[in-house]
Amino acid sequence: MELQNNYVVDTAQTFSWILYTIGLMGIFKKCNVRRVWAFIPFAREYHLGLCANRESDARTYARFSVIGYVIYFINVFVDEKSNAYFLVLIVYIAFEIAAMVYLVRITIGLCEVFGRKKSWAALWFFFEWVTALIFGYNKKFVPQRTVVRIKDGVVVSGARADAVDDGLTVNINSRTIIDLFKKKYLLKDIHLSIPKGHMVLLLGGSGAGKTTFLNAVTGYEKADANILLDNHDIYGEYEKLKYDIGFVPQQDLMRSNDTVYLTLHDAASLRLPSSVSYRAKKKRVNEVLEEFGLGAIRNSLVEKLSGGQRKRLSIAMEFISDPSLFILDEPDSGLDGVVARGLFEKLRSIADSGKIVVVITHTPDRVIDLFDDVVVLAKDSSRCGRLAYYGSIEDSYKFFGKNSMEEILLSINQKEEGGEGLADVYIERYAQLISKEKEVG
Ligand SMILES: Nc1ncnc2c1ncn2[C@@H]1O[C@H](COP(=O)(O)OP(=O)(O)OP(=O)(O)O)[C@@H](O)[C@H]1O
Repeated sequence: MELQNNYVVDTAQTFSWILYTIGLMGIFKKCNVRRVWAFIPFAREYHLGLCANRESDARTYARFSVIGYVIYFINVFVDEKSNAYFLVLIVYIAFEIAAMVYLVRITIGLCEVFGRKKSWAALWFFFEWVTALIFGYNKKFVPQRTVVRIKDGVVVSGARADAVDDGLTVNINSRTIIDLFKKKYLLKDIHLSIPKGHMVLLLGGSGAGKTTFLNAVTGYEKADANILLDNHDIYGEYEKLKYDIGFVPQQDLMRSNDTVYLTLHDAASLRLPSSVSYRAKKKRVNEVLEEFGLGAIRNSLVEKLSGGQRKRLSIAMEFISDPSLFILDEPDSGLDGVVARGLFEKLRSIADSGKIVVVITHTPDRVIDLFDDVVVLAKDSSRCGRLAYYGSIEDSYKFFGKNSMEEILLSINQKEEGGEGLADVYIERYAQLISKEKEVG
C-alpha cells in the first residue's frame, strides 16, 4: 500500500515538473529567453528572474538554492542521530527559506512585468505549474519588456511597445530565414506604436529591411511578432483585417487598356465584401473618383494617364475599402517635385482623416514638413535590419545631430556604400534610450 502511495506521489511530482517546465518554456519565449533553460534546474529560476527584470534577486536565489542542495547532499552522509545532523539540517532549512524569499520576489517582479496584480505571486507560490502555464500561454499575459541580450556586439532593447487602442502596435522579436542550414536574422527587436492620424516616414538604406518590415507588419510574410491594429491581432484575425490594410506597391498593378472607372469598379468588386450591393459599390466608386480628383478622367484609358494620375488611381484602388492603415512603397518614384508634393499632400489629408499612413520614399526632404514621425531602419554589423530610431521628425534631427533625412541616412549607411558606418552606434543608443524610458515609465 505504501509502495502504491509512493508511486502515486512520484507520478504526480513528475507531471507537475513537466507541466511547470512547459509553462516556463512559454514564458521564456514571450520574454526572449532561450527555452532550453527551462529544463535546467537553478538556471531556469535564474532566467525566470531575468524575465521578471530582477537579475540580482535571481542570482542570489540561484546561489542560495545551490548551497542548500549541497548541504542537503552532505547531510545524507551524516548519522541521523548525531547533533551534527540537526545542525546541518537547520542550516539547510535556513538557506531554503532564504531562497524561497527571493523566489517570491522574482514572482512579484514577474507580475509587474506582465502587468498583473501582486496577488498572482501567491498563486505562483501555491500552484506553481498552473500559474506558469497561464503566464506562458494565455495571450492576454503579455510582458511589458523582454530580456535584453547582447548579440554580435549590438544591444537588444527588448522594450515592448504598449498596445494602443486606436492605432498600430508593432512588436517584432525577429524575422528569420534559413540560409544554407543556418538561421539568418533579417529583422530583430523592432517595437513601436503609431497612433491614428499620423503620417510616418520609413527611412533606411538599401537592404536595411524596409520591405521585410512592411511584409511582417501586414502579415504578408509573418515574423515572430505581435502586430495589433486597433487592438486586433493582424496575424490571428488576418481574414477579417486584410481589407483594413491598404498596400500600394511601387509598381502599379492595373491593366493598361481598362478605363479609370472600370479599374476602380474591379477593385471595389475585389475589396468590398460580397454583402455590399451593386448600387452601394457603384456609389463608393464614384465617391472615391471624386475624392482623388479622377472624376474628369473616369473614361480615360489607364495607358493614357500621367505618372501622377496613375499613382492617384493606384492609391484610390486601395482606398475603396476605407482601410485604417495605408502603406505606400515609393509612391513618388518617377514623379517630379510639384506632382510628388501634390500626392503627399493628399496622403497628409488621408492621415488627417484619422488613418495611419506609412510611406517609403527615397526623396523625403522635399516633403518632410508633411510627416509626423520617422522610423529609421539600419543594418547592424551582422547585417540584420534593426530599429535605429522611431519618433518625431524634430526629435530625430536632435538624436542624430543632423539637419536632414539625407544626412541621417548617410550616417547609418555603411562605409562601402559611401556612408559614415554608424548604424551600430545609433541602434545601441536608441535601444538604451527606450529601455531607460520603459524603466522610468
Ligand atoms: N525571403 C528572403 N530570403 C532571403 N533573403 C531575404 C528575403 N527577404 C529579404 N531578404 C534579404 O533581407 C535584406 C533586406 O531586404 P529588404 O528588401 O527588406 O530591404 P529594403 O530596405 O526594402 O531594400 P531596398 O530599399 O533596396 O528595396 C536583404 O539583404 C535581402 O536580400
